Formats: sequence, C-alpha cells, structure tokens
Amino acid sequence: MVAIDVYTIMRDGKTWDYPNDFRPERFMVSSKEKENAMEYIPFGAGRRACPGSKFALSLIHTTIATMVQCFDWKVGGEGSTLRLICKSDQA
Ligand code: HEM
Repeated sequence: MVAIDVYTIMRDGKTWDYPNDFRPERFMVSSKEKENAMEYIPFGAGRRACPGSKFALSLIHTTIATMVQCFDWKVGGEGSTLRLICKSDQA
C-alpha cells in the first residue's frame, strides 16, 4: 500500500505563503491557471479521487449560507476557538 501525505503536501511552504493560515484569497485565481494543480487536493486525485466532489462543491454554498443564517459566530475566548450559537436558542 502507498499512503500519500496529503496534509503535508497541502501545507508546503514552497507553494503557499503562510501555509497554516486561513487565507481564502489565495484561491482567487482563475481555475484555468490551476487546472492541473496538485498542490491542493482535498478530494484526492486520480482514479480513486472522490466521486462526490462535484456534489459536495455545489452543496457547500447552501451549507455555509444556512450556518450563517442560523448561528451567531463568535471567535475568541479560551484557545481562540470558534463558537456557534444557535439563534433560535437565544429568543
Ligand atoms: C467536502 C466533502 C468531501 C470531501 C473533502 C471528500 C474527500 C474525499 C477523499 C480525500 C477521498 C479519498 C480519495 C483518494 O483515495 O484518493 C474520498 C473518497 C470518496 N468519496 Fe468523498 N469527499 C467529500 C464528499 C463526498 C460526497 C458528498 C460523496 C458522495 C455523495 C463522497 C463519496 C466518496 C466515495 C464513494 C469515495 C471513495 C472513492 C474510491 O475509493 O474510489 N464524498 N472523498
């Protein structure tokens, strides 16, 4: 069996500035430019790549929008954690 260390590949300092930071703007390049990129492979690659990737990518917008609508997001406190507080519990 061959195991690929995807975690390390996707945090390679030679490819990404500040690889451990959450910087979504790093993905704001045309998809053509990154067509064959192997630096970021959350769905794997090749023959065993995730067959649900298109479904997951089309669903993620609705998922995030629903979470923004239903929860108050609070960052900070102990360990700078993210807390999601259900809006309907606050009434
Ligand atoms: C954000 C959501 C998802 C992520 C990040 C993800 C990621 C992955 C990864 C990394 C693999 C392994 C690829 C490899 O071995 O190289 C995989 C396999 C797989 N995924 Fe997903 N996946 C997601 C959503 C889904 C969804 C929504 C479905 C089905 C509706 C799905 C079905 C599968 C199946 C069946 C495999 C096994 C493919 C095989 O071994 O041939 N995944 N996924």
